[in-house]
Amino acid sequence: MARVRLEGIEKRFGRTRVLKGVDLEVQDREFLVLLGPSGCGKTTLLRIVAGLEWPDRGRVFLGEREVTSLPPRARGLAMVFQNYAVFPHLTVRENIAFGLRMRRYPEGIVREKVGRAAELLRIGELLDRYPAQLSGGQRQRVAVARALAVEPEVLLMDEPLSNLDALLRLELRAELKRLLKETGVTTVYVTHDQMEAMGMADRIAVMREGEIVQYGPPLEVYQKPVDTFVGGFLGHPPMNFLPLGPEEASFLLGDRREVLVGVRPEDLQVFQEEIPGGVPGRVLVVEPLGPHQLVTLEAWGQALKATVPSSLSLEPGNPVWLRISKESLRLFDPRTGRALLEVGRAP
Ligand SMILES: Nc1ncnc2c1ncn2[C@@H]1O[C@H](COP(=O)(O)OP(=O)(O)OP(=O)(O)O)[C@@H](O)[C@H]1O
Repeated sequence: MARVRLEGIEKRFGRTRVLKGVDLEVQDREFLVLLGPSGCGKTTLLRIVAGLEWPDRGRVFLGEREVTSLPPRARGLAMVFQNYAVFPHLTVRENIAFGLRMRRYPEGIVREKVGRAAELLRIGELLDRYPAQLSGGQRQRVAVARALAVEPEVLLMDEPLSNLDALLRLELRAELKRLLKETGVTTVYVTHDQMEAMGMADRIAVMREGEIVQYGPPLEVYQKPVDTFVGGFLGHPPMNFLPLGPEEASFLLGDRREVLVGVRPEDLQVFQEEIPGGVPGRVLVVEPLGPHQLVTLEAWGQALKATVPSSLSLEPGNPVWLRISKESLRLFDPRTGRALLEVGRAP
C-alpha cells in the first residue's frame, strides 16, 4: 500500500490555469475524496496522479517513489471511471482477468485472483456474461473488480457512480466503502456529489478553481468551513448566510461589528409561539420530506432555509419565532468570505 503526495502541481490548458499549485498528501489506506464544482480541476488532478496527463510544474510521489515522469503502467495504480470502462467483446471473467494477463501472471493465479475479486464484488454468478447482458450497476461492479484484481497500491476513481440511478448509487456507495476498507487500498475518489463525499471519505479535499481550499475529515469540513464557498457547497440545503450590521450583530452576538453569519438549516430552531429573545419570522414555503420538513422562512429581512421536525404543523403565512444557539453559528468576514473566530471563543 502507499501514500500519494503531490507537490506544487500546476497545469495550464492553453491560457487557462486549471491547477494553481496543488499540494496534497493522501495517507496509506486512506479514502480521500476530491470534491468540487464542475470545472474546478478534479479530473485533471486525478489524471496527473494516474500519469495520463503531465503537470507543467510540481511533483507526484507514490510512497517514497517519484513518478512524475513515469507512464501510467509503471505507477502501480488502477483506475475506474464513470463510463463503465469494460470491454464489450470480453466476458466478465475476461474483463476482470485483463490486467492480470497484461502482467503475465500464470493461469492458475489469474483464476484465483479473478475468483477473489468477483467474490468481493458479489458478481461470481455473472462471470460468463458479456457487458451487454448486465445492468449499469453490475457493469460498474465489473469495472471495480477489474481494478482491484491487480491489487493496486493506489486506486483512482472518477465519478464511478454518476451514471447509476439514485437507489443503486446509495447501495454501491456503502458497498464500495466496505470493500475499500476491507482491501485497505489507498483511494483517491473524484466527485461533485457532496453527499457521496460526506458518506464515504476519511478526508475530503474541497477544490475551487484549481486550488484546494480545505482539507480534513468530512464532519470537520462540514462544521467548520474555512469560507463561505465551502459552507455553501457542503450541506443540502446549504448553509444560510445572514449579513448583519453592527446593531443586529450586537443583538445576536453581543458584539458590535459587521459580520456574515452562517447557520446550517438544521441549527435554526423554529417556534410557533413567541419566545424570549426569539427573532420574528414568517413561513414562505413548506416542503414535507418525510422525517422532517424543509421550510423556507423570511426573517432578518431575507429568505432562509430550516429543516424542522414534521410534527410542527406549519403553513405558508404563519408567524414563527427563531432561535439560533451561539455554538452553531459560524462567522465570516463579509468582505473576503473567510471564516472568523467562533463566537464565544477567546481570541
Ligand atoms: N484536454 C483539455 N484541453 C483543454 N481544456 C481542458 C482539457 N481538460 C480539461 N480542460 C479544462 O480544464 C478545466 C478543469 O477540467 P476538469 O475536467 O479537471 O474539471 P472537473 O472538476 O473534473 O469537472 P467535472 O466535474 O465537470 O468533470 C475545465 O475548464 C476544462 O474545460
